[in-house]
Amino acid sequence: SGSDDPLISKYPGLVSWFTSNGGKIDPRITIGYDDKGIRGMIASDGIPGGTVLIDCPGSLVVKPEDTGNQCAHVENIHDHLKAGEQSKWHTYFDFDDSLGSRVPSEWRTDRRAMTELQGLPPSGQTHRHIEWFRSHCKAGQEPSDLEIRAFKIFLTRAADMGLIPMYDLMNHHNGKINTRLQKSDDGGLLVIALTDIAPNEPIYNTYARSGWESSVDVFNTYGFVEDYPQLWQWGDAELDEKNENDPLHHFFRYIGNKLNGESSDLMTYQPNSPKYEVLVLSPDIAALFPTKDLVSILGNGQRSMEEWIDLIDKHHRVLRASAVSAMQDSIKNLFETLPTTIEEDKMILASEKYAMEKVARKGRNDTNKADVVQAVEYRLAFKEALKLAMDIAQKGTFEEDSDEL
Ligand SMILES: C[S@@+](CC[C@H](N)C(=O)[O-])C[C@H]1O[C@@H](n2cnc3c(N)ncnc32)[C@H](O)[C@@H]1O
Repeated sequence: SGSDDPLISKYPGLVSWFTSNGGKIDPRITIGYDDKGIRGMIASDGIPGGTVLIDCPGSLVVKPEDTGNQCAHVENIHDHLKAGEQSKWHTYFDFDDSLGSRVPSEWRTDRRAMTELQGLPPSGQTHRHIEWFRSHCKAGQEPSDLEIRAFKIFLTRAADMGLIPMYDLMNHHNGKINTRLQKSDDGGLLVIALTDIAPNEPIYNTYARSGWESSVDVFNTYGFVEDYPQLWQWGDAELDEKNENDPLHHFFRYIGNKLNGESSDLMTYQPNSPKYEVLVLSPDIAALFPTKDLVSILGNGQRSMEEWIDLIDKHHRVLRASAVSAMQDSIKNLFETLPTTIEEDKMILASEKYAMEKVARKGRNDTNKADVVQAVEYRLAFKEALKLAMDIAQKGTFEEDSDEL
């Protein structure tokens, strides 16, 4: 940081632009780096819960005429980038730092990062977003560098409504989420403090609400491994087959769910997804096969560890032992396919980081090296979640049942 860092020092100019165009932002908000070196919004002073932090009018939202067309959003961003100082949003785009981070869509397909996922999800899906852009928006044509930049801004910063200045300076944290959103009548957005915010506390948004997106999705779209709570999902051929044979198969992981004749009235417990799934709260607390109900708080509020432990105990009491053992088998098989262990990954990660930093000290940013570090960091977090799920499956007591699932 420091006054010569344009990623920080240009913030007051952005505030002037925003407020002179009808926006409002609380003066106790500033921009800084967190303990991982990620730029984002921080409270410079205490802010009481309920405070309107940001009021972005509809007239400042960057959006095309046809707001339902995602390609039109990217094209519109591209037009503004191209217009440079002629664009009303020039000051806003000038503060953008999306080129400073990497997402899997940017990985070179002939380089190591691809194989460093070791087949774990999102393997095979890493370039899904850029492929969508190329095939859907560009009719298969190679996009220009400026179009790729517009696409990346859209991918990593846009809300449903479009790009919302100031709002998109908030980082993601589902454990420490301290804001909520409210659409305003003029097509704009209000960001409101959900809790009291302490001085120097980051101001967080969510990119993965109510369990709709997993930590796999967050990584594939934004390129980072989210902090706890994490939601990990995976599948295998056996699960695919079960789901194919019976689309309601995953509902019967829970005791108490019964089909009532033709209807499914007695489906008390709704699985968050048909996949194998683990919700990780800490290095030793996790819920196997969470329900929609259990994950509904993600991105919408905070829950203490005591409350989580209590809810997870109750949750595991309605899980069938046969579902848990199916997950155990899947993890065991998965670990057998993985070429490196957790311990090895920790050492590989340290040496890859060292190699990357050595090059960086010479003033060169090697993106391929950075992508490898990103991939190894991610697979390590995934394996730790799988190992924890295995431990919980072995130690916990679940509802014994006679029916095989
Ligand atoms: C909407 S922007 C958030 C603000 C951005 N950091 C900035 O300074 O302009 C989204 C990007 O911020 C970064 N980011 C957000 N939350 C993060 C987190 N919890 N950990 C690491 N990077 C994060 C990622 O690069 C992501 O693509």
